[in-house]
Amino acid sequence: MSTQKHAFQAEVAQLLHLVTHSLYSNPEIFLRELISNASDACDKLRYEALADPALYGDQPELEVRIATDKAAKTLTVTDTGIGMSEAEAIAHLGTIAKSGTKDFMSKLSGDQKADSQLIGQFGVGFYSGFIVADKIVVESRRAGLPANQGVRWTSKGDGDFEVETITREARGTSVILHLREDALEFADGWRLKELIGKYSDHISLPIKMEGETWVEGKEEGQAGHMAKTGEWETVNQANALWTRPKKDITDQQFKDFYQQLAHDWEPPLAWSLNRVEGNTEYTQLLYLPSHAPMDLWDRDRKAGIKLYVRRVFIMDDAEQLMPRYLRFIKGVVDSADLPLNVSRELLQESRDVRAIRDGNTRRVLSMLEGMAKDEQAAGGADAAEAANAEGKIDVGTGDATPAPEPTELHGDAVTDVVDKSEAPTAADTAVKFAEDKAKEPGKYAIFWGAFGAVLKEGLGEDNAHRDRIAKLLRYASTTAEGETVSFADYKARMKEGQKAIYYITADTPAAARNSPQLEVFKKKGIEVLLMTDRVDEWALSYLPEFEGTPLQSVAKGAVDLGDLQDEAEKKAAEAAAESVKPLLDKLKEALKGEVEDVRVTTRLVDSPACLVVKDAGMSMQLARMLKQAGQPVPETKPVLEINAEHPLVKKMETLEAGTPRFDDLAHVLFDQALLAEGGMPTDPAAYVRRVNALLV
Ligand SMILES: Nc1ncnc2c1ncn2[C@@H]1O[C@H](COP(=O)(O)OP(=O)(O)OP(=O)(O)O)[C@@H](O)[C@H]1O
Repeated sequence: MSTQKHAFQAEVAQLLHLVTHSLYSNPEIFLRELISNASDACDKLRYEALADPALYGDQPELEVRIATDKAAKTLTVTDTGIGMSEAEAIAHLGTIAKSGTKDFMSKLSGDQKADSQLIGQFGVGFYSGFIVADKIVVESRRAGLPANQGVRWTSKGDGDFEVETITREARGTSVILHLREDALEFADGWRLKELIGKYSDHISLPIKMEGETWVEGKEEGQAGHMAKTGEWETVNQANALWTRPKKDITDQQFKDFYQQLAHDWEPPLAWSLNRVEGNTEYTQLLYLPSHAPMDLWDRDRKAGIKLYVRRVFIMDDAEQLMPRYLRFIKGVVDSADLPLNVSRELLQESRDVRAIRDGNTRRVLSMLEGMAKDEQAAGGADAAEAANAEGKIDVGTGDATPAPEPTELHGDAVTDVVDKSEAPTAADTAVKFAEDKAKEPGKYAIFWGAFGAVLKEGLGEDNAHRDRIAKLLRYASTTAEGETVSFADYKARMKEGQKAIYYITADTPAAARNSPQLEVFKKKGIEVLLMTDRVDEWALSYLPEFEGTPLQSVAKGAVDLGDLQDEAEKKAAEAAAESVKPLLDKLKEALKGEVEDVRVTTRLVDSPACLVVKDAGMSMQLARMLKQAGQPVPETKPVLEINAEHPLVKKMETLEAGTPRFDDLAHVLFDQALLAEGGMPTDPAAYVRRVNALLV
């Protein structure tokens, strides 16, 4: 029998090194990972066997067995799942298929604590076995292959692994860990049972261990010891978490399930478990993570929803079940109506799937509304929306501190929730939080910091829920630190006579705050929302108004402060505009080809000029961004607005058009306005030359 040696893919070798060096402070997670793989393997078999029942052969049982041998210092996790062929073992246990591995590696800082969290997020899976083992042997046979086509995979976790063909009667996989000297605790049955209870109670498969009893020492002086009874006992609850009555699930169990589902070391921020009845019946268990994953911005990132049909796992990443702008949500949907052989194509067309997706969307928005309302209440402000008790939602909350002893989650007031409404109504805006933990301030802020920019995409993607999404948005503003201002807050403190919600988009918070376009707003004490996410401008193009008040970019179109200006100011502005008219013509001539128009403005106080775009135009910031991304951008020219009161403008009025000095000043004025707005002069060298000519 020949043994072949294979080298690990470079990333695996690197990951292995990291795993063993960063995760040893939390070695026990390996068991969770191996059981999770075993459970996935059984799920896969169950799914494939829907089409080909013969795959079960003479072993219909799907289960996981955990055995230890203290003398041999081994721990073996065996499943009766799909198994692996030789080629699969080489591919799956020698390479990392996930995209983004390199990216992940580059994010590691060398700081052990931070790195171990990152690794946890990434999901080390199988390789975590090497935290406790100095050698791992995997024996496997794929369902449907004959016994003599089994495979043995062996590695010491250094640069390579060996593979040989074996005969294996049983379908499925055994992972045999040769425990390190410092990890022998994992050969202890009681310790393992404790860990299974902690991490894998909710796994829907039976996890079995050999029974043990105390045996008296046979010889004198020999203490009693544990001996195997030879019978296999199920040591976990072995029913899927979401199928249990909610009152029987502890906070801790909800969190543990999340951590396994999401491969996240941090507990979730909130969750919601509901059984939905009506035309479409399903159970949804949705989690809001407390931090953003690394690949949140990856366009190909999969949705985090696992689809089950009547407890049978169907597929991961069922993107049809959650809109893209809620892609950060993790969870499980278990449908009672979909056919077991549902394909991705079928999902796209299914009416039931659309109903589930809508139900999920509304549930998530309700969770967020509940958190936002709670935050507001904690801050002393009026609660945003009156809660409506119909169609209650339970939202449990996680916290970053070590979890307290498991407690009854929702008391006896709430049994399983039944949402009979399918229409998006306000009925489900009522959120009942789990005990007082949810009253901690800061949860919505944590959510917003991690996922706010993604939620904003919903303005463009989800017509039906646009108004609800708009209420959840938060921005920095000229009068508040941090991203805490909602449109409703803004409206509540609008000035008398103010007719619009003003905002500015810029590349950075500093550029937004210091933009010349804000000068008159600052002078008059008018609040302006500062928007610095890439998605802001695109998203806001779908939100022309908020509850009847138009949204107005301060960098688009002419400012019309309307009633915010008094008569004297209006008169002065008109007079200035009149007197500066000849200069406008001279500037238009000098900057022909660069500007669309030159006009006088009242928006400036300290700066001589600024650039704006026409009302319906794309902002210069967005145009720059699209250009950088290699997308075609229509050539639009900005409007140069000048401040008639500024000394530089007054000086230019006295210069003759067409002279080199006037020409230099005109271009410098334009280029400086461009710089202030975050752009770059098209000809930086010419700009420098002109400034120097003016300086001497
Ligand atoms: N018990 C098993 N039975 C069958 N295949 C397995 C088993 N354990 C691992 N594998 C295969 O090896 C692959 C790699 O496993 P690993 O745990 O490293 O990552 P993963 O399970 O794909 O990802 P993650 O752990 O992040 O969910 C799996 O995708 C699967 O194909």
